[in-house]
Amino acid sequence: MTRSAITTPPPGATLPEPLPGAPAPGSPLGSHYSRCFGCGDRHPTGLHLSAVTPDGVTVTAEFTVGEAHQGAPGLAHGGVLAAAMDEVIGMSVWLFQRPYVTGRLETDYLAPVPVGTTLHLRAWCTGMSGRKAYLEAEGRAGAPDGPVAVRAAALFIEVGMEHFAEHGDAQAILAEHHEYEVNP
Ligand SMILES: CCCCCCCCCCCCCCCC(=O)SCCNC(=O)CCNC(=O)[C@H](O)C(C)(C)COP(=O)(O)OP(=O)(O)OC[C@H]1O[C@@H](n2cnc3c(N)ncnc32)[C@H](O)[C@@H]1OP(=O)(O)O
Repeated sequence: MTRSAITTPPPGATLPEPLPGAPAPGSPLGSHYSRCFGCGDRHPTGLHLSAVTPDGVTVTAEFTVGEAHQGAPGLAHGGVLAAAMDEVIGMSVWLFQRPYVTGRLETDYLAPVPVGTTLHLRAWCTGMSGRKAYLEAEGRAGAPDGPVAVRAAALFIEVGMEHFAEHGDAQAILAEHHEYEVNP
């Protein structure tokens, strides 16, 4: 991955450990919002990612490129692939049980991805420092050990739940996240 200095952990960054209450290995993580383009099951043309964690700190998911995801005829749109990277990284940082948002996302496209291809996605954290989490992801075509078609590196920034309440739809959060106090 040709990541920049911005997405490279600084000296002293720490690696996350599985938190108490982390999902059991192999259990589905679920969607954070039913209408999310990345993981929502109520999104008509979304990516419908369903993720699992093998170890409490990394995440794997599958995404099958559909008709709605084309850029060139028959090929996945690069922005859609970037969205898949963003989502799987977002799912992995969700394991830390604090809300984060994408600050920066860098993507390398290594091979075209035809419609009908299943991308096997994996995301992992390379370091944490204060409010910043440094993460990477890859998408392999056809199988978990298939050729890497897309790679990403990202900087995610921790925010409070009020971030979503102030800038987004607080009622929608309350409807799906009874565990959160959105206006603490
Ligand atoms: C029902 C719903 C429930 C919701 C439950 C939770 C949902 C869980 C999500 C799951 C997965 C979602 C899907 C994937 C995740 C998205 O796609 S999130 C959507 C896309 N991202 C956004 O909308 C973020 C927009 N940006 C912002 O809101 C603000 O810029 C930020 C990122 C919160 C930072 O603002 P801030 O809090 O005022 O902090 P600020 O002091 O500016 O920055 C903090 C530090 O980060 C650095 N930084 C910030 N941005 C950058 C950048 N772009 N480049 C480099 N450095 C940066 C700053 O330089 C600063 O560094 P230090 O000075 O501390 O060294």
